Amino acid sequence: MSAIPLLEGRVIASYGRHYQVEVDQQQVLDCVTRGKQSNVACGDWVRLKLTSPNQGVIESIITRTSLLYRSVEHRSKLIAANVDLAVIVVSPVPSYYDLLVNRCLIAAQAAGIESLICLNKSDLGEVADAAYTKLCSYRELGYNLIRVSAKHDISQLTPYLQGKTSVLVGQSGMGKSSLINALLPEAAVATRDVSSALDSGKHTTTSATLYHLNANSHIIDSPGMQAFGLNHIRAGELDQLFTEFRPYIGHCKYSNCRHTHEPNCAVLNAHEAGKISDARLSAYQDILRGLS
Ligand SMILES: Nc1nc2c(ncn2[C@@H]2O[C@H](COP(=O)(O)OP(=O)(O)OP(=O)(O)O)[C@@H](O)[C@H]2O)c(=O)[nH]1
Ligand SMILES: [Zn+2]
Repeated sequence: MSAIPLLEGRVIASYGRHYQVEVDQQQVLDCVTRGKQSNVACGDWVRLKLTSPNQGVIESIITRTSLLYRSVEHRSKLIAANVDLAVIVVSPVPSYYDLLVNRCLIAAQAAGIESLICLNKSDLGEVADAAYTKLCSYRELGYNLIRVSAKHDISQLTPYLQGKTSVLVGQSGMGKSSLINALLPEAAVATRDVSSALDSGKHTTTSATLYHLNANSHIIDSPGMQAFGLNHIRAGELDQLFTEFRPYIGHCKYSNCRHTHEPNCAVLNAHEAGKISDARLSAYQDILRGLS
């Protein structure tokens, strides 16, 4: 009996342990993994075996160019694979958490993925202007920053997405699904009104989904998050991921300095001298506290 050849395809949606895999532009298969394996992410290229005309079993994952994920203790939550750009979506209402933005930036940096901070809901007037002014500190650190309105104007976003696989990440309610709808009106992604009075987002997206913008540009919408665990980052490597810390690393009194309280710490001295902001030092120390 001759072996059935494996098909190759890209995971375009992940729901728990169920996946949709596109094997060519016409055909999308419902797939599961073998056993209890759940290490497949949206954006992965996989090899699979057909089990029925529209179903398959994922046999293996083709080597990834990148993987964005979060981790809490020993559990990882995969966000997206083979992505070139993480678009960190923030909004003035509900207001974004600055610490979460830093965590997204650090996770992307650790995964070798470029990031872009995208302020959505720019149409909201003064609150949007104030949020943008605050976010400009990231531009000074070398990060790209844009402002858009999913409801009115996304022209600053589209050029960044060309020729790449991008992933939208951020808290619930920032407008990720609305941005997908603006980019691809035919996608009709479910969005839900969030109460701005409560200033908190509600989960409306439960899985990651990949959409095609054109033949070589793709975008993944990921579930909104309230926390971004970074347990997979080593404590001794975290400082390198804060780009503006780099000139000072290696100049502390102690070679294993963690830059929290140590005497003659070059990073703390740079902070004292105004070269490192309070917000970024706090973000660093906040992430460090969570690492084992
Ligand atoms: N004024 C304004 N409201 C927006 C804009 N974009 C999204 N919204 C509103 O913000 C709310 C949340 O939008 P969603 O697109 O569902 O947010 P999300 O980030 O996908 O949320 P999750 O699915 O929970 O991750 C909805 O009430 C949208 O109508 C915008 O550009 N301007
Ligand atoms: Zn130090």
